[in-house]
Amino acid sequence: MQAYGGVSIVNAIPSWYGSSMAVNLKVNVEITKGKYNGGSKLISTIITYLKEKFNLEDFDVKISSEIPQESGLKSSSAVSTALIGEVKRKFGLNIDVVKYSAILSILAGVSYTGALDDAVSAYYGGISYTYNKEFKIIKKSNPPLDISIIILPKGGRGKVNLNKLRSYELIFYEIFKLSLSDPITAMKYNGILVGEILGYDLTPVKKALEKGALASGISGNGPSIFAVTKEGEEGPIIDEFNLYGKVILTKAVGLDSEDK
Ligand SMILES: Nc1ncnc2c1ncn2[C@@H]1O[C@H](COP(=O)(O)OP(=O)(O)OP(=O)(O)O)[C@@H](O)[C@H]1O
Ligand SMILES: O=C(O)C1=C[C@@H](O)[C@@H](O)[C@H](O)C1
Repeated sequence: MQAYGGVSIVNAIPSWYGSSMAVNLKVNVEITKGKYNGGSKLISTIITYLKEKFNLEDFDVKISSEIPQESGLKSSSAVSTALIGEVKRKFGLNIDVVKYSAILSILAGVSYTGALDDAVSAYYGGISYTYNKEFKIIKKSNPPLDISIIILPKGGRGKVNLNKLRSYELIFYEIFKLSLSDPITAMKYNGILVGEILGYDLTPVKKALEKGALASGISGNGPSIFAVTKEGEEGPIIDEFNLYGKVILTKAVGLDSEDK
């Protein structure tokens, strides 16, 4: 099964309310014969849990991914929803894929709130709005059609200062409320604020905004940086981000079929 990476609209760690936008960076997971002996704690936790709960035979997985890891681009939620979705399809299970993804991501120690926001955009495409404390989906919607997403991927995230992020609960809740009607402005405020709180260098973000980006900031807990432009207006931002590393130009992904 396929799922998508994403960029943050609102980080859910401070207020438990989160929002994420799927982008066209794909993960594909296949189930194969054999037994998993790879090194991913997330994959082994999911396989062990589902095998025991539903009494399944051993299986192995083949993962192909275009999403950089440990970078804030929702790689773990994409892999986890694609794997659980594939297990559901292959073994004919009646399970809530995104809820299992959130619970098992916490169990595997790869997420703080379960990142249901990331799981919903990864699995269904589009924009997610969630309340992660109660594993609740508030709304799913389509992104604007005429935008481009420019990503400066960075890896090797250090330890995230959760308490510092959490102390900004009120302002992140206000940004979440704004995001319901204006996701692009919200992702700009969220992305700048996360960068300032966690101490990332925001020079590329400042330059992107000066050059006319609709939004720019840190995605997830970083360190990757994104910018949003109107389609056809990417050039100056790509030139700017190219000064800092290899750039990815991609698109927002619309909502897929609910019937999964
Ligand atoms: N492509 C992958 N293959 C196997 N395991 C993966 C893959 N991507 C992520 N994981 C698992 O998820 C864990 C966390 O991944 P990662 O830090 O990349 O999450 P992320 O989604 O980028 O973070 P964020 O939530 O900030 O966007 C990894 O340590 C690994 O166990
Ligand atoms: O670990 C988590 O719970 C999260 C991590 C980041 O991706 C955030 O963007 C997300 O909203 C929540």
